[in-house]
Amino acid sequence: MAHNVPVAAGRAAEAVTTKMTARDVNVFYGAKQALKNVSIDVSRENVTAFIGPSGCGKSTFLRCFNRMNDTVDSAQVSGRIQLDGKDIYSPDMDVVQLRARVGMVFQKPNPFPKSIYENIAYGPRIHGLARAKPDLDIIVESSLRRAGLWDEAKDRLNESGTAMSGGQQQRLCIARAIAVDPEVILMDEPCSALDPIATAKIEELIDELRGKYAIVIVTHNMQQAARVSQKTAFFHLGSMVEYGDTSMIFTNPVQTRTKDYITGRYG
Ligand SMILES: Nc1ncnc2c1ncn2[C@@H]1O[C@H](COP(=O)(O)OP(=O)(O)OP(=O)(O)O)[C@@H](O)[C@H]1O
Repeated sequence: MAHNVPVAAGRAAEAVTTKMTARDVNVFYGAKQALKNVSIDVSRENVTAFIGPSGCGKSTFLRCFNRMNDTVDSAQVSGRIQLDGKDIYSPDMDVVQLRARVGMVFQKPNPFPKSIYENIAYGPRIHGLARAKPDLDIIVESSLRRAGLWDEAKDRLNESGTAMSGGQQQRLCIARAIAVDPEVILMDEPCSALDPIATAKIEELIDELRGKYAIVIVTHNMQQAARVSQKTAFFHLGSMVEYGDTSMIFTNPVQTRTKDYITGRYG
């Protein structure tokens, strides 16, 4: 069950819906500890950004939220991660269903080598969300519309997704995630392979999707974190050093390490 908690002090009390919680999460790759005792709540109303220098564990933590680290043989995850109060690491959790509920968009756009239509239709079909072609047509159109891609894609639905520009491919991947009706979307540096115009479009899209899905974004780009997120977590050497309202993290951080990072002293 989702539960409502008040927003931290400093803003008018506004109910937020906690979608996912992480408690005391540790991750090891073999003997090397990549994440140390990290706890956080992720809400639907706020975009949450993970920032920090290279290798600090941002992607490792993000991948815990839909058990993507299961695919890494050496990775050992401990602690508790819940989606709507249910432990996603419990033995009865269906990982395929989980990854539909908690979708992921990667650094490099990775459309299937299939038509634009099929890129979107594939997930709903295998998850049984559509019985017949007209139902799929509706899902394809609404997903592409939500991802801000319909006008560019509607006359080329049978062309290959891989023939689109990089920015369009990334919006296609977001549409593909949306098509299976997720509750959470994880984005791992979704703009790092894109030019500034395509990046701006993805950032606008994130803003439009806010509130419809809980969104967590890993980014190297601090301006991007400041532009798209309402909550920011700063990581360093596997620990979450500071977490709070994005405006506070960027203007008045409590920890010296956060201040040093955002003022460019290291990174
Ligand atoms: N599959 C893996 N096997 C072994 N070690 C790994 C693996 N993936 C990540 N690591 C290590 O875990 C630590 C955290 O890596 P992670 O990719 O989570 O950091 P990050 O903050 O996302 O970095 P970047 O911004 O460079 O992507 C690093 O020391 C990295 O070398």
